[in-house]
Amino acid sequence: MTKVTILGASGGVGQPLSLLLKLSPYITELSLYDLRNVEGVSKDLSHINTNSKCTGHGEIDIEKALKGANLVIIPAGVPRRPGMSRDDLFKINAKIVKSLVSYTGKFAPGARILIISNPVNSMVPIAVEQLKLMGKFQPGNVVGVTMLDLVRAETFVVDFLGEDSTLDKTKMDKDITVIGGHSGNTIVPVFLNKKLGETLKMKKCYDEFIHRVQFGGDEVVKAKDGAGSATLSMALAGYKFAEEILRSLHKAKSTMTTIPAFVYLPGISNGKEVQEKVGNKNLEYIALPVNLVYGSVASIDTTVLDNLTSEETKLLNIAVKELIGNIDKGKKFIIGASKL
Ligand SMILES: NC(=O)c1ccc[n+]([C@@H]2O[C@H](COP(=O)([O-])OP(=O)(O)OC[C@H]3O[C@@H](n4cnc5c(N)ncnc54)[C@H](O)[C@@H]3O)[C@@H](O)[C@H]2O)c1
Ligand SMILES: O=C(O)C[C@H](O)C(=O)O
Repeated sequence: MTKVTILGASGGVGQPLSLLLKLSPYITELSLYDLRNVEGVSKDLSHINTNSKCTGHGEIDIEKALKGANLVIIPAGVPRRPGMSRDDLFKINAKIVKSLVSYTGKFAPGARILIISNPVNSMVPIAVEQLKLMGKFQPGNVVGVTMLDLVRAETFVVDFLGEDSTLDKTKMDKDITVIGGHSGNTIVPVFLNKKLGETLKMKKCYDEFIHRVQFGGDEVVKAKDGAGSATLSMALAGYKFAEEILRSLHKAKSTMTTIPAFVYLPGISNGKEVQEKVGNKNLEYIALPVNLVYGSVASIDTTVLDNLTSEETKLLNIAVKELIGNIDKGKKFIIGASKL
């Protein structure tokens, strides 16, 4: 029996993500929670004849939504409008994430928790500190979803290199990964296949490629013109990541070469090694390829940090500086400036 709960299931991300998860063979109960329209969404999905039953839960029903959940995914919160940064969402989304993570700690303390709500760089520290305060924090169980950055990087590299390239478009995660965080300069694409990076440089489009990956979210916000941010591509990315967690829970083989996630380093076996390799012992969170065991992050694949080019190192150093501020902001929201 595997129960997956989506908190914020009626939203732009929540609905298509729920649809994709309804197709997962690993889920027996898909539990949807939202403050609005959840009865309609869950009834609609419940007519799909797949493995899982789909249940819907409104505001007063959060205990039922969460009880027994193995995996909790949180896309609840407001999205950006043109002219806004992800950090502009902090005030509203921090309260939402804090409250939903508290309920998760209370009613589903063993669940793996995936944070989609923005700004991810600050929302994950909020989730971790809140669970620590409650005495419910389990290292490796709380991660921020940065998979959309990898999905974009895989897509854009093919866009830049053209149709006649010999690339396998469906398996690009062996060639590229994305590390750092999830906002602008904190997003750092890294080539595992160095030849591809070199080719982009030769074609004089490396910088443009990096910019597109770092600011791909803005492209969508601009195109949607006030109607929100990425929802469909995010649903696909969230589904891909959730499926990897579910495969790991079910001891099935991963389909990916690298699985990036934004993680809390002190909670991970080789977290210290990462801090040393990044050159900052105070860095508590970063997105890197992770190794999963039973759906939890057991360790980090640090090989990516051993083979950075000078450009990638420069980008990572810029990212780390910005990340530290984002992380502190999230921590302070829970534990207060005086205790830091
Ligand atoms: N990590 C990423 O790569 C990524 C990508 C896309 C979007 N996002 C973020 O995901 C979030 C959601 O985006 P969206 O487009 O789905 O927004 P949306 O407004 O369409 O949906 C958000 C949903 O959350 C619900 N909600 C709000 N407060 C809630 C609460 N306390 N409990 C339960 N549900 C609650 C709303 O009712 C709504 O249905 C945003 O913060 C956005 O920035 C992150
Ligand atoms: O850009 C946003 O605000 C949403 C999301 O983080 C994205 O990268 O598309």
